[in-house]
Amino acid sequence: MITMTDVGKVYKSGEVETHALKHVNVTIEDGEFVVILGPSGSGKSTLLNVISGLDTVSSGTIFFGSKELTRLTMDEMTAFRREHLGFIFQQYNLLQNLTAYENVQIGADIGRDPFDVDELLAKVGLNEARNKYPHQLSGGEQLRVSVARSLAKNPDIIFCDEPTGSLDEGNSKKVLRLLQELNEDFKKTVVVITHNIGIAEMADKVILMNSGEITEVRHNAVKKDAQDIRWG
Ligand SMILES: Nc1ncnc2c1ncn2[C@@H]1O[C@H](COP(=O)(O)OP(=O)(O)OP(=O)(O)O)[C@@H](O)[C@H]1O
Repeated sequence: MITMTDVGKVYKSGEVETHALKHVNVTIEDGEFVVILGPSGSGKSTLLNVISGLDTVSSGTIFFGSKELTRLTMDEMTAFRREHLGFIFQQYNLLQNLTAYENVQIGADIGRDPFDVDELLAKVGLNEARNKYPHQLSGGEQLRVSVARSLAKNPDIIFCDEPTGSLDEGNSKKVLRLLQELNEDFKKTVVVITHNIGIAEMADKVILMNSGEITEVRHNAVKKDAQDIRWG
């Protein structure tokens, strides 16, 4: 479980102070599917960055179980991130001189108990494309390689910042379906940041943000399948 207590984040650039997070109190339970929704500039990426230790808090505490992340050194945080956290970003950052298979293998190599690469490629529908290089793949296929690479090390928590960004509805729903399977079949905690209100219908918990504050936390009594959510 992740527990954030009274977390604040202030960015200072010259004379200007931006209060990107203000008094944030929230918990994310193990195995939960969480969607963070909010307008541009409301603090969603900042929240993800401080939970995952990519950035530091200005005040407050963050715990992962009984471990206080806000007390770890940079090296300790890097080790923690490598072992427990997976990220899916809009930029695919694939290595251009490696095949789809080899890109995913790199992800598996850093895990203690990694997934089988062949199984993962089959799951994301990339069996046929396994020996292709990134420039030979469509945008949707590249995203699926990057998703498979993030998952290969078998992280406890998967963070996704606009995972479906530039994809069409069909490919987006494939990626969302995969996240749903990881959540349901492998009991992974999934945290998704998005502007797409439809994705909130898949969540256990929806966190709404505005101007650096959590304005509402909503629980869905019924979760929808990725295929059935409203789109756009
Ligand atoms: N490195 C930084 N330095 C200064 N200000 C920053 C920095 N990063 C973010 N901010 C500011 O903090 C606030 C929250 O930004 P954040 O990126 O968390 O919003 P967001 O909800 O993720 O937006 P979007 O949906 O557009 O990605 C914004 O006002 C932004 O300008």
